[in-house]
Amino acid sequence: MTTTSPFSLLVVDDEPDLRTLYELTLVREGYDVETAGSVEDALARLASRRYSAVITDMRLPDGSGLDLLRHIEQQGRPEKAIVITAYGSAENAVEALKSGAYDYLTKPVDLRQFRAVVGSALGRSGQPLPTVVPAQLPSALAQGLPAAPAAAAPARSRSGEPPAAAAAPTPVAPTRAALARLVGHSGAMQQVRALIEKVSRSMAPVLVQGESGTGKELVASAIHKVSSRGSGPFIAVNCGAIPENLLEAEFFGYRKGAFTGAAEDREGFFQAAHGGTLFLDEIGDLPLSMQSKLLRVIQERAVRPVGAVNEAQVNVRIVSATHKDLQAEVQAGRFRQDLFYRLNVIQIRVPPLRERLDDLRPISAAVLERIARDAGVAPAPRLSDDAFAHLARYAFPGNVRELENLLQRAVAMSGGDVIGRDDLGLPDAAFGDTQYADDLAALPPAEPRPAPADAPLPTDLAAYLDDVERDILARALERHRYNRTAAGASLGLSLRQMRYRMARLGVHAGAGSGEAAADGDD
Ligand SMILES: Nc1ncnc2c1ncn2[C@@H]1O[C@H](COP(=O)(O)OP(=O)(O)OP(=O)(O)O)[C@@H](O)[C@H]1O
Repeated sequence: MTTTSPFSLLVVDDEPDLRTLYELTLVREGYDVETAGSVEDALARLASRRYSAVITDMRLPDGSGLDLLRHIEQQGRPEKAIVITAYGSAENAVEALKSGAYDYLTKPVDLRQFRAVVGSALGRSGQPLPTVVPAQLPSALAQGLPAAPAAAAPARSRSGEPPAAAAAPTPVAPTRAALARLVGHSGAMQQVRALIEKVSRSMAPVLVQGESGTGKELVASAIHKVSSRGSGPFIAVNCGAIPENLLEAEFFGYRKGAFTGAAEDREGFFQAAHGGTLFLDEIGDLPLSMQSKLLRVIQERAVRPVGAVNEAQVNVRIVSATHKDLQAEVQAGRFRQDLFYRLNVIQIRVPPLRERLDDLRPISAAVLERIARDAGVAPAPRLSDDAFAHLARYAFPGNVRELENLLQRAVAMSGGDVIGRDDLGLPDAAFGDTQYADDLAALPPAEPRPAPADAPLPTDLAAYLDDVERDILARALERHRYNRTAAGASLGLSLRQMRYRMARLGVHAGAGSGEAAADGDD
């Protein structure tokens, strides 16, 4: 056997013909290959040297491929393991992934897939797909539908991530940094981080469960960054936000002329995520018709764009997330059992913030640091003891996202270095078991507003009020020639408060206003 390849593989199968087929296929790819016909034989070879990867049949005469997997795991060996299972035995595949396999293949083995999976395990993504930047679907344009998620998906990341572009993979981010973004040292968060590190070594699908705003997307993005595909694309898709009639074209792409308005070939989410990770958020919202198509792609690892004749192989790791109880959805007949089984190989539960109050202080501190940094202010404000105690009593139905919004507003209200209890703006009605509605009714009436009684009510009050505030700040700035100190003073705000509010609402000090000079008291 030559030793010119940087990759050495051990193939374990008791059928001599198959062994030879795998060996020849891999040698042709330029790998060094050794073979074994039994568990005992394989263990003897493993005892004498290291390999880049082990490819093993599940059923062996003196045991199972799982025995080899467990050996590799227990000894902390570096080999990636790929398991070949009988067709249709999803249980075996799931078992293999849970035992630490990098990936699995089903018999009869498709050799293209075989080469792709081995290449992926070794960090070589195989044949690159032709890269076409996802764009808005013509049908969506024609119907005046919201921007197609293919374009919106990477940009929708709310975790402060730079948008993941399919055409320009992001550089490898340090593993520690990805995990450190998940602030918190509660037992639950430590467990989440440990699980992320563990699952990042395999291709196993992960289902992230948790209430809205708990950090599921942050977890998915950390899984991606920590894994060997971290330098590939991370494509986040909100399954609930895509109109049903566009799902197939969005997920799998389409060919020119496939439907009215399809003026050119477009790739879908799967092609865009090739070599990286596809994050399927709100997977529980996917209609049943699309669930079966998704299952097929996951099993076949190939997609056929709408209007195309041939399928294209894709190498994509799936991480999905839901705030729903998917098991209950399965029981109610709204979610396919087989898809659930495929997606739920490894589950990571992100608990609600109220169940890990130990994390409240460090997350608040991290959020305040970020707010101050964005506003160009130092030092970052901190919570008074009283304010923190008040916050700790709150239930945070919107979890970390709500905490972020609350602190943004509190900083803008306080304007000083210390955020007091009143700056939090949490009405007493928001606490305890009291009937929220009754308590609100008991509050003194708000000051009359000059809005006409028949004016339509806003559907998003927070966004509406932000718009009002943005408009007032912009007008005050204009009136005071973009001097923030003067504009702020005219509204009863300190310069610091003004800066926070402007940063939060994205209001700029005006082109060429020479803002630093204008606010000499900064
Ligand atoms: N542990 C944490 N440390 C720091 N920031 C966090 C943490 N968890 C969540 N966040 C922040 O909270 C916000 C919401 O997180 P994320 O979008 O990941 O939640 P989600 O569970 O995916 O929400 P949804 O269910 O609504 O999609 C983001 O800005 C994220 O950066």
